[in-house]
Amino acid sequence: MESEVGPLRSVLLHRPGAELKRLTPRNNDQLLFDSIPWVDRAQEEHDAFAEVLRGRGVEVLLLPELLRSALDDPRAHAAGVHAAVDDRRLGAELADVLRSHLSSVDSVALAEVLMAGMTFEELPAAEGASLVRKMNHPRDFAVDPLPNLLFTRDSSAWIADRVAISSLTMPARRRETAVLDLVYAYHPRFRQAARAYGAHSAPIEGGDVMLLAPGVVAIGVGERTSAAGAESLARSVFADNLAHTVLAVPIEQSRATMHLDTVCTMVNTDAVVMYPLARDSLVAYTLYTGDDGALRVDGPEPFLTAAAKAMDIDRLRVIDTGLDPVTAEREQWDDGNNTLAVAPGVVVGYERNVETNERLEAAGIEVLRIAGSELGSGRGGPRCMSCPVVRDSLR
Ligand SMILES: NC(=O)NCCC[C@H](N)C(=O)O
Repeated sequence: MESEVGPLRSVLLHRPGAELKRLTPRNNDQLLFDSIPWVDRAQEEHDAFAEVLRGRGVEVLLLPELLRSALDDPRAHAAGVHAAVDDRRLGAELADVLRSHLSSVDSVALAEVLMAGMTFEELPAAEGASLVRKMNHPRDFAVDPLPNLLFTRDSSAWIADRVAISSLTMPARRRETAVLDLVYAYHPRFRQAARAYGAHSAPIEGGDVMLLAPGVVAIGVGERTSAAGAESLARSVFADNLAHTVLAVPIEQSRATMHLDTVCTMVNTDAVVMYPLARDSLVAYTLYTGDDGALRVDGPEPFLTAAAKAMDIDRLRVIDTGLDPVTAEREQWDDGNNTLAVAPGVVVGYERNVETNERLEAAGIEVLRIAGSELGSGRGGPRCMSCPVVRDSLR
């Protein structure tokens, strides 16, 4: 994987399931959803998204299926049990009860607990009294659900032929790392895959990682990815020869702009669609390795200038959506700038962003529209909901 726009061959998606049914008006903010999705419709929308991709010759890998098969390996099963049980929350006794129960279930049931979590009333019965059971509401979570698995972009990201497993910032998403770790470590398709950035030390989320061109990676730094995360990933990709330049791009720390891909995505080898209000303010620090082998950091300078230089092109074009500020803000919130390229000049976008899509088409970009009324309630668009695994090279 060397770009954002090379013909897409294989992609990891997560068909949402029972974890979305855990969302209530009391927990949706903490679980990072803006409303309560209608789950059946969300699944229909997701199936249609997958079909659009298959229709373009893309192999669609579904995370729940991969997780179930990975857990067939007894070592993965043991690691899955370990990842599900939080001794600090349950206390040693209840943790042991849950551990021995989960050790006895099959990989389908364990995968379900890892994704959809478990409430105290769903815990297996046990001998004797438990203060922890008594003092928690029966519908409190003994194992938290992971509704944001839907956004496979963030939990792992491929750079060249290596996969980086994210270190997610928000408490509601941290356990996703363990799920992806199991899949990449134990699924037969991936267990040989080399890892990029194995440290898990500083926060990195895939929505902030953008492969601008072969050898050039932009990393958003904001609410989710920290400067320390961007620097660690940069050092790691330089050490592994996966890139020659990294651009660290500060983005506003707000929910609307939680990742770089909420304000900007690539729609062609030399073109991006960008939230108009970010266009003039976006800057970048340029990171590279000096002749002495030490890290260098230049800038900041305007993002478009730094990007064109690093990509070795005259200009990185911004598709002029020319939207009035209110429409721009509405469509940015609904992920109008969060497109997934399936080939140079061909992108998937939410149909609701009528004006952004029209302007993209006027600029010669083909837009494959999908419905996202329910999927979008988690605040993520087609790019957020996809983790490209293989793209053809651009050369
Ligand atoms: N790359 C992205 O912008 N992903 C969207 C993530 C949405 C999710 N509800 C979150 O807040 O993390």
